[in-house]
Amino acid sequence: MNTATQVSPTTRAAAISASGLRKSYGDKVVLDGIDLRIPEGTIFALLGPNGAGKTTTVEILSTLITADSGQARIAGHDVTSDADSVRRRIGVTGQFAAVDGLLTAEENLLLMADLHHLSKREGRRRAAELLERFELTEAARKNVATFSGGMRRKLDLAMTLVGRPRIIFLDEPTTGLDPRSRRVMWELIRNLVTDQGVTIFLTTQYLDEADQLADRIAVLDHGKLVAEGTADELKRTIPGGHVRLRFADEAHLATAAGFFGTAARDDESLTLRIPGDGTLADLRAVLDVLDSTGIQAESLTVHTPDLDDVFLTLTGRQNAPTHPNPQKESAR
Ligand SMILES: Nc1ncnc2c1ncn2[C@@H]1O[C@H](COP(=O)(O)OP(=O)(O)OP(=O)(O)O)[C@@H](O)[C@H]1O
Repeated sequence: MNTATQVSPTTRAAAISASGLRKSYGDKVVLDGIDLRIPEGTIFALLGPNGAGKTTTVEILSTLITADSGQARIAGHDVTSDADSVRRRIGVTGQFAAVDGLLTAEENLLLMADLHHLSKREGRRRAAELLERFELTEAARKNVATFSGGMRRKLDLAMTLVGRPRIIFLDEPTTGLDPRSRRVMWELIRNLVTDQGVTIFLTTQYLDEADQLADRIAVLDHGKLVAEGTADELKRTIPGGHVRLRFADEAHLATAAGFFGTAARDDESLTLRIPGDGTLADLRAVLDVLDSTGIQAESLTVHTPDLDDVFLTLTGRQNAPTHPNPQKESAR
């Protein structure tokens, strides 16, 4: 049963909360007052350019380092004063797979089961179950050194799940994977939330990853959260939306241009670009003008800003490639 979809996210208890988190290294302020509230059973994506402080945030929330000031709670437990309780409830999958290349997939999982004090029998059962769920059964007895990047990432996530964490931190889980392997990872991540109601805190440089997976997205830049919301909310906060009308000939284009005062006209493509916010009301207003004036348009397309536009506007920087370099797939 999927309890996650039965309660509205806003009324669910917070799995992760933070207020006023600050961290500096020497003179360099890395986090400059971070506030977060992430409801149970949701996926949260922290998006930001290189060096924005994403990993530092994960390190503080997962008790690896301490903040200089501010507070954070994981499942109600303070990350500083109650770090052991926090560690028992979380799983962390890092940017670089923590698997041991000299062991087989099964041995890696059994090692993890030992670390979690599972009995031999329970450990073997859990390893078999995870290998099957992650479609690694056939490769279970092979050395991980022979695995592709996608298989290593899957195994890394499987190892995190041995301890049945309720809250999972995924630091750039698909960096370096080819598009197909990324989709497989996305599906596995989604299933964790829908089937088991776990909470996922994800960092990523890939806007499409945040768009695909996250219930809510926050954009981190220079140690501050510069925006937070659903993908759609973020897209609506910035300009760039428009309706594009294409006409059969210049005469129609010229007539229409007279009625849409703010539109940008392109004689070559016979189009008018009418700025707006991409909402239904916006579209209706354009259709009303066409109806009332009797102007015929050949085609109409609605453009809403994508997360790339949001990222660029908020951080003033072009994002890292939206699609990772497939050549890294075979990186060991
Ligand atoms: N142990 C440390 N000592 C000194 N500076 C550090 C340390 N850890 C991180 N930093 C600095 O803090 C800043 C933020 O680093 P962080 O790794 O959190 O960024 P990030 O957003 O995860 O970036 P990336 O996407 O490149 O992983 C960087 O300028 C980094 O050089």
